[in-house]
Amino acid sequence: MKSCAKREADRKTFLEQVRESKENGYLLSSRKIGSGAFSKVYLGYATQEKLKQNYKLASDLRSKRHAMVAIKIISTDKAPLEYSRKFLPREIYSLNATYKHINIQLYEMYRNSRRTYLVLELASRGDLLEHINATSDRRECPGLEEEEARRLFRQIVSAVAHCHNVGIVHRDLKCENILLDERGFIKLTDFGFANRYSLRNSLMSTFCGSVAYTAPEILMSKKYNGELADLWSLGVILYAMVTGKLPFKERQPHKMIHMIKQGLSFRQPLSPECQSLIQGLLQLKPGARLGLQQVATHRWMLPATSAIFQQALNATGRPPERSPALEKPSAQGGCLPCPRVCLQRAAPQLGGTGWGALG
Ligand SMILES: Nc1ncnc2c1ncn2[C@@H]1O[C@H](COP(=O)(O)OP(=O)(O)OP(=O)(O)O)[C@@H](O)[C@H]1O
Repeated sequence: MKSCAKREADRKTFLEQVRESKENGYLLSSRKIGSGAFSKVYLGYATQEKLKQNYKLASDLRSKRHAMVAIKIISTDKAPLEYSRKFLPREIYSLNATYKHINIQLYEMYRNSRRTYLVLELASRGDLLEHINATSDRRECPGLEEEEARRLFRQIVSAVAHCHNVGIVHRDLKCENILLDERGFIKLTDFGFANRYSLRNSLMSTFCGSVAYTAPEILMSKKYNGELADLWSLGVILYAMVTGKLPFKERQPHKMIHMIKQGLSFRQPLSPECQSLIQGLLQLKPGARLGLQQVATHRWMLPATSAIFQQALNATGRPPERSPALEKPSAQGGCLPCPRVCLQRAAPQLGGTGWGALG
């Protein structure tokens, strides 16, 4: 239970944030939509005056037909200096450098000595983790149907490929950092650990990310290639999407490595293609992982219907007749009755926050 004094201090802080946002043209609502290690994310609204001044914001919100934004408030006075000096600028750089259709847009930023405010595009359908858990509950079966997972995973792969193409490795890919917009399209966010690299094969040494999604070479404190580490995280995300669980779940890195070495197991029916793609990504040796190009053209990534459709079209010159199998192409061989265990938010970074790591 929060003490009275703490509640009062929180209320005062919030009122300050409301005032500071208003001065900058935004109405901050009390609806908290997320929080991170040093940040809180609130629903906000752009004022009419702001819309008149900021063309980028106005044109984007006009196309969305609303005035809502996500305001991420980072308490820079409470965060370690390294966070404000290194990770926050990286996040801002990466948000600006990546393409708006696949990543969350940064509309504007304002700050003072205590706080930095990032005005972000609102992903109104929450994050992938919430989506997986809500869908699992609705289906009474953990995970998404493979067809839906494929649709989302294709977008995730294309967003990561875009980042890699512009020389940015994300390094903290996890279900919580994949948001869904109002049309159900994915948007990558949380580029706090993202890094620029100029040499494609150069190695990094910073520990980044959340243990459950972190590549084994990073857990083993080896120098690593950021692109190959992102591929591992993609394997974990795909596993989480189709099974509703994490493939390896331990808080301690050394225990995680032990589990990883024991090998992956699938505890529910999945198509062989899906298993093969996950196995191809979750390879202990970084160089043995499928590359993004191979992932994008992997047979699981091809929609079952269009592949069959195309085959039939090639053979007969006319489309195939519709069959129940084509109507519902999920390769997931039905659901077993299962306990309702939710996928949980990833364990915190190594050493509490991970900020103290190397360059
Ligand atoms: N643009 C947005 N639209 C909707 N929700 C958002 C948005 N940005 C962040 N969130 C929500 O807020 C949560 C925390 O945001 P974010 O991951 O950016 O914070 P963080 O401080 O970098 O987190 P962490 O400490 O996990 O690295 C997200 O998991 C998401 O649920």
